[in-house]
Amino acid sequence: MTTIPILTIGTADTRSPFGSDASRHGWLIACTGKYTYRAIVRDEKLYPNAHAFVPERFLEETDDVTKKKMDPKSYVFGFGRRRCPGANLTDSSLWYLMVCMMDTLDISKATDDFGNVIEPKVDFNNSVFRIPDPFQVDIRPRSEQALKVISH
Ligand code: HEM
Repeated sequence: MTTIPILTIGTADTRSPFGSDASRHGWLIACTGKYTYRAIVRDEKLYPNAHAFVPERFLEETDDVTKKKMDPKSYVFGFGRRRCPGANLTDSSLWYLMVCMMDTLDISKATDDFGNVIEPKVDFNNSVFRIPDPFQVDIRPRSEQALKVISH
């Protein structure tokens, strides 16, 4: 029987249609991603309190080996010959998008009609992609110049 490894990186929860190995027309479809990737990104030894959003953890001084292990780019794009060929494109595109947003936009929590800050309720219910449910946020151009730049 031929085996096809299926990486369900975006569907790392129990609702994945590839939640377990399956057999179709003599092919074994092995579900490997769900467990391996989830285990790596939530490794409490590398990332204490792994479920919490603590980006500062990546700024802490540590030895080179641990630093490399902690770097998501060491594993989120796969390994070896089948490593994602879009890794550099993704990396550059995300960097470009983030610096452009930081340069031109003021992003803060939304306020209600009385000026009270609305604490965002951030839930993740999309079973395919790790994107939050819609929530209110205040996004404004940083300046007149920034407005001109983003309007074109
Ligand atoms: C956040 C963005 C991305 C992530 C996390 C990601 C992740 C991955 C992973 C985990 C694999 C499987 C590697 C393996 O089998 O070991 C893969 C394969 C692949 N990715 Fe991506 N990828 C991303 C973006 C892209 C982009 C932008 C492109 C194209 C422009 C792309 C094209 C491919 C292709 C063609 C393969 C198959 C490579 C092969 O089987 O030889 N990916 N990607």
